[in-house]
Amino acid sequence: MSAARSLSAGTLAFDALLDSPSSTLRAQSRMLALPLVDNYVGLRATAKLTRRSASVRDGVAFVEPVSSNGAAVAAASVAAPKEAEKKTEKAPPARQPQAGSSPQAQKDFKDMQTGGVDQDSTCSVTVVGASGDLAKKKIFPALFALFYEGYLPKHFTIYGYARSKMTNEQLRDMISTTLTCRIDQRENCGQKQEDFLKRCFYHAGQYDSEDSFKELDAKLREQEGDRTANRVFYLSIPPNIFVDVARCSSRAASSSNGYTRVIVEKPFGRDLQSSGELSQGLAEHLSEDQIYRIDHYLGKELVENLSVLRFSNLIFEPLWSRQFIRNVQIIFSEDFGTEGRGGYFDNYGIIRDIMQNHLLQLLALLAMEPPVSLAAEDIRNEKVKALRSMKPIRLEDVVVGQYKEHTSKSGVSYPAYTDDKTVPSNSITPTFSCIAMFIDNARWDGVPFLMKAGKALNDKRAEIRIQFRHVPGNLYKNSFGTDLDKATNELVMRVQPDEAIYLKINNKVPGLGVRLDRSNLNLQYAERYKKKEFPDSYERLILDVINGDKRLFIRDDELAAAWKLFTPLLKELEEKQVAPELYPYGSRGPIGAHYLAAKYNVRWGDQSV
Ligand SMILES: NC(=O)C1=CN([C@@H]2O[C@H](COP(=O)(O)OP(=O)(O)OC[C@H]3O[C@@H](n4cnc5c(N)ncnc54)[C@H](OP(=O)(O)O)[C@@H]3O)[C@@H](O)[C@H]2O)C=CC1
Ligand SMILES: O=C1O[C@H](COP(=O)(O)O)[C@@H](O)[C@H](O)[C@H]1O
Repeated sequence: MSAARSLSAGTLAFDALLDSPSSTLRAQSRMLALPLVDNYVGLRATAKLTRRSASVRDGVAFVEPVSSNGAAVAAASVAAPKEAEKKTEKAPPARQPQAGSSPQAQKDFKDMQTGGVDQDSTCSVTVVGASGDLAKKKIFPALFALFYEGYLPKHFTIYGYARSKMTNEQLRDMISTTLTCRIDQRENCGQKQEDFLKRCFYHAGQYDSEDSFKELDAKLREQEGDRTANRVFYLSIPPNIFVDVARCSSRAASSSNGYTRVIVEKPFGRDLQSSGELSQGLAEHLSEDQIYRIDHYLGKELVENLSVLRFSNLIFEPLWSRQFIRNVQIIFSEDFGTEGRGGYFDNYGIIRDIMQNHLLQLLALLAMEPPVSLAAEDIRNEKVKALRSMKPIRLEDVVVGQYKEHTSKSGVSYPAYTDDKTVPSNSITPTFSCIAMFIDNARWDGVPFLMKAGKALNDKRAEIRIQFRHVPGNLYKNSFGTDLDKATNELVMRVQPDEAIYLKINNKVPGLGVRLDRSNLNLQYAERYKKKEFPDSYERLILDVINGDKRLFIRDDELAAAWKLFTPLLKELEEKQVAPELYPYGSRGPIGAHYLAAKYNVRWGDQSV
């Protein structure tokens, strides 16, 4: 066999070795391959280039057209080229921080890679569903915080839009009750609030009326004058009216000379089919470029730090594989029930509400291969690959639970989920679930990824735990007693509350003799970054929309991959009417979670602290 033929026949093997998570294997294969290496690298590089310009989604190959600013124009544009051409947004010119903003804000500003809006253009954010809970609780306060920090462009306008009748003044009163100056020592906070509120307006209108949006358009134009007008519409409304609003806003209130971007809140459907229909409905009126599907967990400080930790420290990435990691746990818990949102929740349940989106996004970020760059499409390509490599979820790897009434020792009574008046008394919707998942690729083969999410549990937390394998031939094994599991390293990223990253290690207790102790190498954010306040995830994400940075938003194929993974399980649970295991309000959740973990030789990290 000629060298070229044997090389070509062996390409897969070389690929596997050179891509192997094992540094030893990689090093050995490099030595073996040395004489052939020039030839091989050439072949492999060609293959990579080809892979980069084409992608495979749901088994169909898409060639990614590249937009003028270098970003790939995603699937909707491919699917509907004529519509997409019309609606592909213009890239905004470069943007500066607002005059008078803090030096830190100015510095952070420079650090942002995605320049946005120039000082002569205007930017409006229309909050559709302004009378609702999310708008009051999160969106308006986030916009104020951005204004306070000087991140909003000089000429900006905020519009509230909903059916409720309200005057501008009433909207301002409503908003002002939720604005807070998060740091006591902040200067001019009151003045800043007044300045902010002056820029807030309200328009009452129907969600399916182009005329109402035309009226809004006229009002926006008054504010915009003859400047370049960039417009953001934040759809903070129930999903059944997303498409109506996309249609009316795009036909009657799109910017004629700047960008028009639309933020879409979850839930993006209930399953693969409904999510596909929703995506198709939106794609009739908007290009994929214009759609920002928000998952607020991606805007959390610790989640942003996950990639930094992994890719900018030498010590983690070499360990990031089945060779060293025994299991990964992604845990979400709340110490309150569905209070006030039972009507919504009963139609979705904890798997759709938290796991299919927030927790799966964390998993994808953690498990993805190193992206080619930090560009949005490069990161999202890797996330999609990780999601598409996941094994189907098996019912026997799933536990579901529902909270029941509980009276504490002091006599305080907590309701059952089904006590909520908006929830049917015979509901079997899970308020708790844990799932063992597996990724079928070279890096993660056989490593259990355990997800756990629940409401009305004993504490409120969101964290990622990475438990490492035992130290081979551990010289100190006799110091750990019989339970070697207790001596393994564990890396914990606590997303909330009290953001922290800590690594559990073994060390010697000071003194004579050798006694070992478990302790934490601990990065407590509050301690390390005393003077810093952490922006709410909505601040980061809204700013990204203004700047056109899609890194932290869900792409259409990513959404489809997530639903493809969960839909069969959700169908099976519903068809088989799987009854949830009841757990008392305020407890640690169903005991089944421990059996599931034990099946894979895993001990929940959050239960041992
Ligand atoms: N609240 C939260 O914590 C979170 C919410 N979300 C998502 O954000 C979006 C907004 O949430 P939230 O503010 O809680 O929602 P709301 O139920 O408060 O609805 C927002 C506004 O939409 C209008 N609206 C409500 N129901 C209907 C309806 N059936 N038909 C037409 N209009 C309606 C109402 O305004 P009006 O009557 O004045 O027109 C309401 O003020 C939803 O998609 C939700 O799933 C996501 C994460 C968390
Ligand atoms: O999306 C949702 O998230 C919240 C939890 O968000 P957090 O930022 O407070 O952790 C959850 O309560 C809600 O049910 C869900 O829809």
